[in-house]
Amino acid sequence: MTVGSGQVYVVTGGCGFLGSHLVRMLLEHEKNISEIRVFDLHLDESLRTLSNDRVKVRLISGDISRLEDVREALRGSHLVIHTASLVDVWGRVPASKITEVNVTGTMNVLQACKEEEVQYLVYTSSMEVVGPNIHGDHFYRGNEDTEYRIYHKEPYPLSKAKAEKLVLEANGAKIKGGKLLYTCSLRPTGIYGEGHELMKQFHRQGLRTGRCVFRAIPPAIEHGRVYVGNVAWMHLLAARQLQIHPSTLGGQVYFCYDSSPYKSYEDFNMEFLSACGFKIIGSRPLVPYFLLYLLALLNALMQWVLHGFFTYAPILNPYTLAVASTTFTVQTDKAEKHFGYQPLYAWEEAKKRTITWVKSLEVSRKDLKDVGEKGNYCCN
Ligand SMILES: NC(=O)C1=CN([C@@H]2O[C@H](COP(=O)(O)OP(=O)(O)OC[C@H]3O[C@@H](n4cnc5c(N)ncnc54)[C@H](O)[C@@H]3O)[C@@H](O)[C@H]2O)C=CC1
Ligand SMILES: C[C@@H](CO)CCC[C@@H](C)[C@H]1CC[C@H]2[C@@H]3[C@H](O)CC4=CC(=O)CC[C@]4(C)[C@H]3CC[C@]12C
Repeated sequence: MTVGSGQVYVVTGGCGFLGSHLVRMLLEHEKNISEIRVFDLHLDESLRTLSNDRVKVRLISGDISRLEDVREALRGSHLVIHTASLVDVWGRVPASKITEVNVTGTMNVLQACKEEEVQYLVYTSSMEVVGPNIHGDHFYRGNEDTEYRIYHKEPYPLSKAKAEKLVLEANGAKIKGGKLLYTCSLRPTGIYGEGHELMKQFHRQGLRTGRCVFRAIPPAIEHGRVYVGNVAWMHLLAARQLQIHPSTLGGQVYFCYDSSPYKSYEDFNMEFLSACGFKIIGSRPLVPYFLLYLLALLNALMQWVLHGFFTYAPILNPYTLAVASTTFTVQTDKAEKHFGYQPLYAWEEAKKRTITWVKSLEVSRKDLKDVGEKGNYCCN
């Protein structure tokens, strides 16, 4: 549907880390829209102020796992970018809840597209639908066609894989009014940038250890990372081109990455944390892998024991350790060939923006005094 001269886009999960960047990206770079419907369970009222005389930003509070909420949000819209998801590999929420949101929620979006005559759906999938698996099989500079031993046991990757399969299978389905539904799926690697909750955790954790990061992962283990602004940009381009060349993009998956350097997860984070005086201790892991694994197991045991009394969900568990300890990097030009994707932000710009944001955490931290900071550096 077009409102006035423009189209109506729906962004599910539009108040999230990626979603909020996507809303801003659409406002700045997509001239064919007149309304962005931001559908989310937890609304960020600040997004409402982004409306301008050309594009209205409409916040819609709703639950993706309730079909009626989704149908109402999609009614009269032209295209959906579906980013809403429970992103949890730490056991913060029950597996059933992850399935309900990530799988049933996606089924609801597909159903609502069919019933509300929405022809275009871009799904935010994840590298996790491929790997890394917990067997330590490295995925080195892989692409969308690379053979890999996919093995999912954890609720999150399992749910993303199931949801992506549903999205791709729905491509070409007849929708109300006799039209066809066109879908595609984008698979970002580890997203970083302004607003990344996990980076806030690493920053807080580092403050508690005197701005020291104790190396746990071998530097040679490379993890693909992608700047949030480039992920948003790729979604905008895919949404635009899916409408123009549905037979090219329809039913396709695309890894989403940029020129961010291939580094270990810890070394990559230090690109930003070192600008705040953080230092990584050790040129190789300070403790042997088996001790790390024992610690991860202990965390999992503690989570099980405390279950029902307290949600104990530390960063390190057997799954996150396995993922962090297995190389997963992508190298592909499929998105460039199919819809002209080139990163909008070069690495230096992405780094600069992220550092500026991480530094803002220093300024805004009200509890800086609680961690006895005041220049107390372990490694002066
Ligand atoms: N963070 C990362 O490194 C990566 C994320 N992704 C995918 O990107 C997408 C966005 O992820 P992030 O921005 O990191 O997560 P996020 O947690 O910041 O955003 C997810 C949004 O979905 C909303 N949501 C959750 N349950 C909902 C429900 N029942 N109904 C409506 N809205 C609901 C949340 O309120 C939140 O605003 C997800 O689909 C995730 O799987 C993919 C690859 C990497
Ligand atoms: C062992 C620790 C010592 O510092 C480091 C632990 C790092 C882990 C918490 C992260 C390593 C790899 C991350 C995942 C990866 O980027 C792929 C992902 C894709 C998504 O769709 C969601 C997030 C994540 C699972 C991401 C989560 C954090 C890590 C496991």
